[in-house]
Amino acid sequence: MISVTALTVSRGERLLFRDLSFHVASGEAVALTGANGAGKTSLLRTLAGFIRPDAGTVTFSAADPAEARAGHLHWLGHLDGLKTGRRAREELAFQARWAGADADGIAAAVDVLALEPLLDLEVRKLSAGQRRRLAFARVIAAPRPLWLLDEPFAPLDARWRAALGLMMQAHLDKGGAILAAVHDPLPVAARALDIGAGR
Ligand SMILES: Nc1ncnc2c1ncn2[C@@H]1O[C@H](COP(=O)(O)OP(=O)(O)OP(=O)(O)O)[C@@H](O)[C@H]1O
Repeated sequence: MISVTALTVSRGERLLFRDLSFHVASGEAVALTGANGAGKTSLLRTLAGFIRPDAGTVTFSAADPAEARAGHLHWLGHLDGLKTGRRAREELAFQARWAGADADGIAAAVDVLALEPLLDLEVRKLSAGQRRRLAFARVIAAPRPLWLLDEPFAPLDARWRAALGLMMQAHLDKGGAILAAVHDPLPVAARALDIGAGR
C-alpha cells in the first residue's frame, strides 16, 4: 500500500529522522507514536506530499504511480483544514466533491457521521468534535485505500471514538490501510511505529 525507504526529513535546522524505512500493507493499521515534537505530523505530511524529504523515497502500490497521491490516499490533519466561514453543508460538498465523491457518497457520509443536524451551521460554530466529524466525512464519502490520520481521536467523545474505531475496522476489512499518529492506543489491532523521543 505504501513503502517508505531511507527517508530523512528536517524542519528548519532540525533533523527529525534519518533513514526511516517501513511498509504498510493492505488491511494493516500502523500506530505512529513518539513524543511531542518527534516528527509524527511531519512524517505524515511528507507521505501526503506536502513536505519534500531531504532523502529517501515514498512509493504507493497504486495502478498509476503518477496519480498515486491524488487518488490513493486521504490526509486528515489535526487542524481539520476546514473553511470556518462556510456552512457545514457547503464545506462538506466542496471537500467531498474535490476528493471525488458523488451525491450518494456524501449522503452516506452524512448518515454515518450523523451530520444532518449540523449542516446549516457555519463551520466556526461547530465544536471541535463536530468539526472533526465534518472533516472526516470526505474520507467516508470518497473511498480511498490509504488513510493518513493525525491524532484523529483527540477531540472526539467516547461515542465517536468507538464509532471511528468501527469505521477504521470496516476500512481495514475491505483491504484498506491506515497510518495514524496517536498518543493513545488505536481501537483496532495495529503495529506500532515509534519515531522517537522528540525534544
Ligand atoms: N514549518 C515548520 N518549520 C520549522 N520547524 C517545524 C515546522 N513544523 C514543525 N516544525 C518542527 O518540527 C518538529 C516536529 O514537529 P511535528 O509537528 O512533526 O511533531 P509531532 O511528533 O507531530 O508532535 P506532537 O505530538 O506535539 O503533535 C518540531 O520541533 C517542530 O517545531
